[in-house]
Amino acid sequence: MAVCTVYTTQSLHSTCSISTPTKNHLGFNQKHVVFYSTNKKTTKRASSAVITCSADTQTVVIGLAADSGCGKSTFMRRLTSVFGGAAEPPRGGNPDSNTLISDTTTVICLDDYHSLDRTGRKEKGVTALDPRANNFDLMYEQVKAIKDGTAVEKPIYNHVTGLLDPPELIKPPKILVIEGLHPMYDQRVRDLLDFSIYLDISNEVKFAWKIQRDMAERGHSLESIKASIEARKPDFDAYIDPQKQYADAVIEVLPTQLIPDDNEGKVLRVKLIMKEGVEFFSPVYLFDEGSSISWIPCGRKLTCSYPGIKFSYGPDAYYGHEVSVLEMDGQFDRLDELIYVESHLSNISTKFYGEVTQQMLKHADFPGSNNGTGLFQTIVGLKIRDLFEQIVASRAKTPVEATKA
Ligand SMILES: Nc1ncnc2c1ncn2[C@@H]1O[C@H](COP(=O)(O)OP(=O)(O)OP(=O)(O)O)[C@@H](O)[C@H]1O
Ligand SMILES: O=C(CO)[C@H](O)[C@H](O)COP(=O)(O)O
Repeated sequence: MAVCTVYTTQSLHSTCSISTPTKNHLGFNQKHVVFYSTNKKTTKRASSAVITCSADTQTVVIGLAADSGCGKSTFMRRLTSVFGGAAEPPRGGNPDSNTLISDTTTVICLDDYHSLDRTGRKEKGVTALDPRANNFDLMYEQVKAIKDGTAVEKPIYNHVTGLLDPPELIKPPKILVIEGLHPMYDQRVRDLLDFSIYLDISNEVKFAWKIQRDMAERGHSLESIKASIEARKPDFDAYIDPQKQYADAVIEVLPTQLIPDDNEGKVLRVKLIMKEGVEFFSPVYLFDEGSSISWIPCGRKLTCSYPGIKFSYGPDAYYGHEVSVLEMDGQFDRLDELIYVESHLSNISTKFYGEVTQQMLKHADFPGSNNGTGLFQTIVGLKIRDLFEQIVASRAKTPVEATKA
């Protein structure tokens, strides 16, 4: 039986079928068709063969940007938990791999695209935040290949040795998350993202978190932590921070306004800034969509100790974009009572009543579970699940016609 060559605008792992009577007319079936993935829109129609492809398995790509030590790993753990199943490094691979794989998601760390290793950066006098220390061409090619359904050999940056290790194989998952310093820096990579998030941690809070982790857990001195933050700041301001203008959702973490002149950084004011008009994403709202609301939920149904909890919600502008902003200042005393807050939020994309509260209780030991960082990370995780499901459903609804060469 002859093999039929079909060019399709869909990825190679699209699900395709040949519609009858075409199948009878041409005398071949699915097994005898070779698909070539191409984006050529000019493919000639040489016969009337109609191949229907539904790209239900095409990879959805999510970008998560933040500086180091700003909660990316914690957010990723919350996100993968929403999809169920544990995320683990590639089995039998490099023990220092930065990749985490679960049934639905693969999270790759963009540190793996450092083109200069630790020594190289030192010799050239550049930080890891500097675009010159990163290979954006390779990042683009590989993210695009994965999105198009092709496995890649991705490099590994080894944070233990500071060297570039031999590459690891990354197969196309249902959802690819690219997390790190620069997911939205290069326009080519940015254009591949189906949704993007920026974790915007204010300097005061970043400093408090760094001290907590690097002093307590890694034995660094206060001076060395200060020096490291100062050394990174110019490049952070030049190359990392500007990416937030492109994000579909920003989680901004600020010191509380409930305690005058607070400098402890323990109680946080957290904003969830959500762009309007993003396909497959409808911003969360409190009470009434589009109104400006201020809400103190403390009382009979929510236990609050000093300094209490305050929510705000309303429309705003962010880098010239229309956005909705949900804000929480303060912290929860009892996570099981979070259901009271959850029941007043709409568009949170839960599959059952209380799912946010259940997720928060499940990960009560994660940093930020008692405040807006954990709450908003969990909600964004649910919104990403919803976005993914909507993308898959929309692709299934719009079968693609491919032509026989
Ligand atoms: N929401 C939070 N509330 C309080 N502390 C937090 C929060 N998120 C993160 N931290 C602190 O910051 C540290 C770093 O968090 P995490 O490992 O998630 O960040 P990261 O961006 O992945 O860091 P890196 O890029 O350096 O690996 C945590 O160990 C914790 O001390
Ligand atoms: O900003 C960073 C992102 O995680 C790291 O500092 C960068 O990747 C360099 O790593 P290391 O400090 O281990 O050499």
